[in-house]
Amino acid sequence: MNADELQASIDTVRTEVAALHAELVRYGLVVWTGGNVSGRVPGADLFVIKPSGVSYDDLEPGNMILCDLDGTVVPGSPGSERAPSSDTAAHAYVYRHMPAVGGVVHTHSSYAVAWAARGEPIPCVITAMADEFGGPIPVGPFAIIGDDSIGRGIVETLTGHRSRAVLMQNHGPFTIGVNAKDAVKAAVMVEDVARTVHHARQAGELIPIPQEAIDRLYDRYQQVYGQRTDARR
Ligand SMILES: O=C(CO)[C@@H](O)[C@@H](O)COP(=O)(O)O
Repeated sequence: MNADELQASIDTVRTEVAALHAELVRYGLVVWTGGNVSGRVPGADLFVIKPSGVSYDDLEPGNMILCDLDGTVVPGSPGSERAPSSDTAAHAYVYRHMPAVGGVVHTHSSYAVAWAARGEPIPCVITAMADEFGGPIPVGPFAIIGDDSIGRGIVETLTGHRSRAVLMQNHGPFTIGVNAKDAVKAAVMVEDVARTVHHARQAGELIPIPQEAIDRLYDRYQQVYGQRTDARR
């Protein structure tokens, strides 16, 4: 990739990541400046993430932060005068250790955080979970922001796991995807199923879905649902 192609790729990811932050607001997954979205720059050891503590109303491609895979802001890049998201180290750790991941999202969506506060995995009792997550949504370890511990917890929990979402204990959901949009979808869907299963359990006993059925539902959804051009195909 030459310099012009790299710049075009960076600009495309900046535009996508900036626009995807609006989806977190649209689906009610964040309040104030909580949460964040990042996207890997294809073909480069770079990713784009939101600036820390900046209102969602003010996010735009030009103030997204371009970082290397160590989480270091690329000097002189547009937006580099601002501090990157406080979760940049976690996102960077995921990109370094999960090469197939193209996007990472974190939210504080209420129902998912409530399951995280109990340190309780969300059981796979609805077909929407089997479709999207291929089974239960796991819990990751309690980890305090500030070093690689959150990223390490995400990677250790999701590596080899079908789920694209992990509930970091006492904190909230982190999701991954083949690209940033795929990770945002997982963030939307984890809150949706967290809410549904919460209400179902309040009303009575949950009925587990047999593993064979979960496998069939997951395979169908991943291979058949949607269009052949979908990013996860
Ligand atoms: O959960 C946390 C901090 O613990 C952050 O994800 C959230 O508050 C958003 O922070 P940023 O604005 O991305 O720095």
